[in-house]
Amino acid sequence: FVTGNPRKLEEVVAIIGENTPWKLISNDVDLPELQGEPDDIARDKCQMAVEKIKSPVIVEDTCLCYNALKGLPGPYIKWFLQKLGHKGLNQLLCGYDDKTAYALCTIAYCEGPGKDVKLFRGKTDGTIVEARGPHKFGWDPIFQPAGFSETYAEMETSLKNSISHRRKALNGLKDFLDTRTMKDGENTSNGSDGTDLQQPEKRPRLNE
Ligand SMILES: O=P(O)(O)OP(=O)(O)OP(=O)(O)OC[C@H]1O[C@@H](n2cnc3c(O)ncnc32)[C@H](O)[C@@H]1O
Ligand SMILES: [Mg+2]
Repeated sequence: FVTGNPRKLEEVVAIIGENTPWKLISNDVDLPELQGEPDDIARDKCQMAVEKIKSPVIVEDTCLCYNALKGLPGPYIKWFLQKLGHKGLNQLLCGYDDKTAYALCTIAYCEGPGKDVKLFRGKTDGTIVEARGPHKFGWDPIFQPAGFSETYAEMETSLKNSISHRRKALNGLKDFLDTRTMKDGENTSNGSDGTDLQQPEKRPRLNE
């Protein structure tokens, strides 16, 4: 799993848990990030990582998308957060009644150089609120998932990890890897663009 973000790694390890035949090795390779759409960013990041480390790679890219701003800041949330902070991220919505947003996790997986990149997406809807809860991970204090009265930051880690964008994307990856295991390494590529759009609600949860 190639990421420079220790919190992402913590969550992925917590979600995947012990009961998996897959051994996750973290690797903090410094990768430039493409500008553009989330799928392209994740795919490009994965291809670069595979070329560098020449082994199976998982990367992920996380977006925070405001509906009133047609999906922005989206993949640029890291820089918006860094420059504007939680307060500024709230103020961006001052002129809009619609405070809804969604967190989007795009996981890209590739088995090695020259192989297809598979994409798995997870989306959690919510609302942008004034910061509440510990400032431990990125924009968690200002994102309140739909159907909950707590922000991601106020939730127990286990609750966030059971409903998060990251969990839903990992469910898709896990199903894919499990199928591969069952087929004993056979190539399961469906011949499409290498994209699996998962349907989070219909999938069983990991570790349950
Ligand atoms: O090395 P990579 O994996 O790219 O790590 P990164 O920190 O650069 O991560 P992204 O490019 O995906 O940028 C996403 C931004 O959103 C933050 N973030 C990611 N997942 C989050 C989550 O579940 N809750 C809150 N903030 C999150 C993260 O700290 C970044 O500021
Ligand atoms: Mg990044």
